[in-house]
Amino acid sequence: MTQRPDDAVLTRTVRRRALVVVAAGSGTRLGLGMPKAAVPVTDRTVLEHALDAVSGVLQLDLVVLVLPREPHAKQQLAATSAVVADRCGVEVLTIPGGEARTESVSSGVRAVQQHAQRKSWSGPVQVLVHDAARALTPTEVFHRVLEALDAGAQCVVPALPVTDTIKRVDASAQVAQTLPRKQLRAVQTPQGFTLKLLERAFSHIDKLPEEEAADLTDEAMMVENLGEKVAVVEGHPHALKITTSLDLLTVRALIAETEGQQAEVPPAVLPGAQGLAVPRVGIGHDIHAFASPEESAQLWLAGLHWPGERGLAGHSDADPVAHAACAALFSAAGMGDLGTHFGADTIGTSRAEYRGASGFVLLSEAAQIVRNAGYRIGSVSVQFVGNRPKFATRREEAQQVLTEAAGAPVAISATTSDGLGFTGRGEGIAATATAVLY
Ligand SMILES: Nc1ccn([C@@H]2O[C@H](COP(=O)(O)OP(=O)(O)OP(=O)(O)O)[C@@H](O)[C@H]2O)c(=O)n1
Ligand SMILES: C[C@](O)(CO)[C@H](O)COP(=O)(O)O
Repeated sequence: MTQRPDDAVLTRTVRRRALVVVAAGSGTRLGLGMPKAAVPVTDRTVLEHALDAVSGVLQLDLVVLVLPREPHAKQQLAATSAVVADRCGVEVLTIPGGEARTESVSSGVRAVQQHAQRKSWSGPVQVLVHDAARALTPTEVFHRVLEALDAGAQCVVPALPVTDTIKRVDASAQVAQTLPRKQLRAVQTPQGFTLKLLERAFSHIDKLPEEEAADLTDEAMMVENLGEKVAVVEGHPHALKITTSLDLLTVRALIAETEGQQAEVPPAVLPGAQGLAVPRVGIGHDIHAFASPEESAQLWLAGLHWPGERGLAGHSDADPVAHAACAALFSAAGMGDLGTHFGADTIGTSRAEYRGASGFVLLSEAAQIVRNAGYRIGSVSVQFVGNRPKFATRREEAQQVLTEAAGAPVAISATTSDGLGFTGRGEGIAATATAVLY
C-alpha cells in the first residue's frame, strides 16, 4: 500500500483522489437476465475483474462502488468492497445506482462530495469515473488519465483511433455523411475530472431538456456542453466495454490467452544442455543527480513518492530503481536499453509523452514489451546506492508496487557507498538491477 498522509496532519493543499465505479446496469444487451457486473467472466464476476486494476499505487483516497438495486447481485457484489479496501488501504463506499448510467454516476459523485465534506477535504479533488463493464482496463490507463490531471487538465478521457469507416445515416437509411476517420476516436473509461468541473457539469445538465440530457452518453460530453476542454490520452484495446455476448467472448479469450502465455514456455527460450530451457539474465544501471533546490522536485524512488525528501532531476519522474529494472529486462531480452524504447535525455531523443512519466508506468511498459517478444519474467532484483532516503521501513511497499508493475517478483535493496564517490557526497542516487527471463 502506498503511504498516505495521516488525516490529522493534512495540509490545506493536499490533493485528493476518488474513484467512482459504476456497476449498476442491468445488462440488457448482454441478455443473461442478471445485472452485468455480477456476470461471471471466469470464476470471478465482471466487477471483480474490473477492480483488479485498482491498487494502492493509484493513491486513491476513496472508492465508490455504484451497485445494482437487485438484492441478490447487490449482496454478492458488495462483498468485493472489502477486498478493495484491504488491497488499497482506502475507504470503499457502496451505494445503489439509478435507472440510467448518468443517474448512477451522479449518485457516485454526490457520495464523493458528501465524503469530502465529512472529512473536511479542502484541497483539489480529482474524480475518476469508470465503467465496471470495461473489466480488463489495465492500470496503465488509470495512470495516463491521472498523470494528465496532475499536469493540470480538468477533464481527461482515454481513447483509441477507430478502425471502421464511420458514417452518419439519416432516418430513411441513407448515408448523410462520412466522417473523417483520422479525427475519430473511440472513448473509454476511466474518465478523469476535477470535482469542481464535474459538479458544474451535473448542475448544467439539470437545466437541459430531458431529451437532450438523455443523449449524453458520458460525462466528458457534459463538459463539452459547458464549452470546457477535454484532453485525450491513449486508451487500451483491452479496455473494451462488455456490452454484447461477443464482447464477453472476447474478454474471456483475452484472459485465456494471458493465462496460457503464463503457463506455456514461449518459443523464445533457447534449449541448453539436455534440452533444458536456459534462462536469460540481464543487467541494468541508472543514475539520477539530485535536482537543484530551486526546482523543488519531488522524490520518486522505487515506485514510491517520498514526501519531504530532495527530488532527483530527469525527463521522466527520475526514478533510478524503476529505470534500472526496465534496463535489466531489455538487456535480458537482448532488446537494447531504456533509450531504445523510451528515448534518452543525454542523446537528445527523449520523448514528450514520457515527460514526468512514473517509474511504475515505464516498468509496466517494459515488462509488456519483453512479454510481447515471447519471454516470461522470472524475477527482477534491484539495489540502489544513496545516503537518503532511509529505505528499510518502506521496502515491502516498494516491492509490492514494482512487482505489480512488472507482473513478476521485484526485490529491492539499498546501501550507501561509505561516503565515497558521488553517492557518498549526496549528489545523486545510482541503481543496478538484474533480471531473469525464460
Ligand atoms: N443504470 C445504470 C446503467 C449503467 N451503469 C453502468 O455503466 C456502465 C456502462 O453501461 P452499460 O454497458 O450500458 O451497462 P448496462 O446498462 O448494464 O447495459 P445495457 O444498456 O445493455 O442494459 C456499466 O458498468 C454499467 O454497470 C450503471 O451503473 N447504472
Ligand atoms: C462511458 C462510455 O463507456 C464511454 O465510451 C460509454 O459512453 C457508455 O455507454 P453505455 O451505452 O452506457 O454502455
